Amino acid sequence: MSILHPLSPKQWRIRALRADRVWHVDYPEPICVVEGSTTTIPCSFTHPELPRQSSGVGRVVRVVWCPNHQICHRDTYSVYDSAKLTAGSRFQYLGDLTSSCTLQISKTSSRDAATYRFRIETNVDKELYTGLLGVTITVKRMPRFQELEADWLNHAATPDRLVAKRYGVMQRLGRGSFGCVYLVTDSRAGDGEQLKVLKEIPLGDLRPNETVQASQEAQLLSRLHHPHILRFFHSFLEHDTFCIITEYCQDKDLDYKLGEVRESGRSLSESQVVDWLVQLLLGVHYMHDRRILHRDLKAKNVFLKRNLIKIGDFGVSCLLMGSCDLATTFTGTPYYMSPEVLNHHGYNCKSDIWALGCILYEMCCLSHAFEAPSFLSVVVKIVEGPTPTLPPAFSPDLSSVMQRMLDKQSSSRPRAADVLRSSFIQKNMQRLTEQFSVSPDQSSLAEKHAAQIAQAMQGKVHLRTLRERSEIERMTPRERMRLRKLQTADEKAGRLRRLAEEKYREVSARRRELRTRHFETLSLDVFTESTEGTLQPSQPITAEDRPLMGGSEPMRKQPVEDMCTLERGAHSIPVDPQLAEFYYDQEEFESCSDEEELTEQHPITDSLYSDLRVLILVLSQDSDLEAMMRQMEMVLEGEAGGEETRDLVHSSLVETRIQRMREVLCGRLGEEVFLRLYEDLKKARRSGEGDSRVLDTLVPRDGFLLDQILYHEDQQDQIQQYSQQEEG
Ligand SMILES: Nc1ncnc2c1ncn2[C@@H]1O[C@H](COP(=O)(O)OP(=O)(O)OP(=O)(O)O)[C@@H](O)[C@H]1O
Repeated sequence: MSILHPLSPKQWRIRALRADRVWHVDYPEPICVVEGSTTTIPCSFTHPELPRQSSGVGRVVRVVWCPNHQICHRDTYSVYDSAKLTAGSRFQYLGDLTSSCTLQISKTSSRDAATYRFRIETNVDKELYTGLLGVTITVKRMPRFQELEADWLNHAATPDRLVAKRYGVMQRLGRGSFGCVYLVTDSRAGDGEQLKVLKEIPLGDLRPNETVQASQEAQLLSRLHHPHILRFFHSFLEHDTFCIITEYCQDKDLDYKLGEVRESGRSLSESQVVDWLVQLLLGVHYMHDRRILHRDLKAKNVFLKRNLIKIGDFGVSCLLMGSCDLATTFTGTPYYMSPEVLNHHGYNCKSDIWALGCILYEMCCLSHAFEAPSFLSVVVKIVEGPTPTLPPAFSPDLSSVMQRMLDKQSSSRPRAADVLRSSFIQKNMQRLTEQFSVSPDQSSLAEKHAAQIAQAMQGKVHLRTLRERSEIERMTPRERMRLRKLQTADEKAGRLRRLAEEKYREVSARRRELRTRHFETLSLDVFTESTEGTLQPSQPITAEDRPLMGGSEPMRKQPVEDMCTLERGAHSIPVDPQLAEFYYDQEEFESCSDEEELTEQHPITDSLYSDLRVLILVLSQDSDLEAMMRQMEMVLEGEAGGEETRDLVHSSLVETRIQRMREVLCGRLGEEVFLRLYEDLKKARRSGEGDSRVLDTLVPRDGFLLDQILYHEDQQDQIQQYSQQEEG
């Protein structure tokens, strides 16, 4: 036996005196610990000499871990922090001692299970008691935390690797707790859609049936489409890895973006924060509507794609962790955890809202809503600390939205739909729909703009003709060479013009359709009605209200008058180096020293290019914007949306989940005990007598699972009732 904490002679004496009073509770079932994680082991035991009703103030004298050398290596497990069982910590003894200790599993040996015993010596009302608790720790090699073999990593980093015979690995984007993330090109995707993201998760010891379930859930996730949910294309098994293909967001994640803003010493404007908040709410609302919880919402899981929000990993944590219980327990960061999760009262959709409230605070203040130097002090702040407020630079309306989202009582916290229907958010959604819409004035400007592009191109052709006809004979060889280069550039310009015209036609058609569908028919009454008459039509958007692209301001669809750089004479060199290079091959022109001639070319080519660039950007963003507006309208009009997929996704996902949770609990408690507790809890809830009697008999982790089973079943019943009513 190895004693990690040497005993002082005094403690030995006390222990010797009370050696008869020894608890010896073998922990009933193995504890599943995920490698690389920190986990909390709950313990609850009663001393035979103390009556169950007794109470008193106690103090933990000492905790001694006794690793069993026969089946584990001592150095693989270490107690790094002890939340409540640290020597000296006080506790209230109420009939039995319920406490927990935190254990970090830093790395594991090749063995999966190990038995630990720990002895706890406590002092209750000055009497010293010793408890010996046997805990079997099973280290589950979850994919999320599995160590990557060096050769696997090398293999993964190979630049021209082809995955599933279609995804060419281009570059490694990073590594998260699930596995490595790569930027890939999809050889089977259409133009402009080739870039995707591949997440490779080493399978490790994932059981075959878990793999099948993960694939089934992945299939369901791939059927979900929302402009603010990162597209989940598909998943597959390749060798020993589970691969997920998702949409690529070139502008990185919100955490990164906020870091940039922080470093630059700036802050985000309220309109930017609200724009992003609305998008986050729309995405969360869509998923909650389909009974899918995120469970790990954080700034790092929110991506930006041309300033549009895309929430990543929705539903993925459950998919990868194999159990929602684990998914919630092992989220790496406590900053976004809600009080109910920390109190083991179960995770629900309101817990996602809490996380969203934390993200809202972070967007405004560029720091965590609950920040403290240690894990435990963050937890205490979340559970007991005051609700934060926003600085005066932000409106009281926004601060109040955030405070409601950070209500410690999950039942009082609004749902995403409630926040979206609040007058403040509705006003802002209305502002957004107006900003993203194309007014007839803008449309005619765009037409004018196209005419200008065509005119400019004609000018170029005319110039070339002149050169060919009258000047060419008089040219020196050097000038002729320059002309040849200009002609090459003209040919490129011709190709670009055709592309521009084509894109412009598409954009115009889309815009016309969009306008007809959404704005000509959409009267302001829609907004007024849906907000119970509280909302007045907002003021028209002025030029100052439209921030320009980039920076920390929201990127909106570029107003068409801004595109018309020809009209304004703003002939700057294209900002995008690739585009600039494509049209205007610098090297070719280096030999041309004639400054005048170059400047003569720039006004046409550069403005054409920047216009084209804007057109292409606008085009590719249109579908997302349209979809976003449709979502906003659906919310404003009070439509739940997605009925046809909702039931399908819900029933399959939830059934799988319930089944899995039942299996886990039956495994831990035995079927008979499980069924008894399940029925008891159900009865207790129906009769309104509260659930603490049943849940208290379980360790928090199991109570948490049971709670989730009932929650999901309840939700399913409600849906069934609802569809029966509909049919009726
Ligand atoms: N769809 C995506 N588009 C662009 N970058 C991405 C995408 N998905 C992930 N990344 C980047 O890849 C890196 C790893 O991402 P991943 O989501 O696996 O881990 P994480 O968010 O850092 O941590 P965790 O796994 O704990 O959530 C991050 O830098 C992230 O910004």
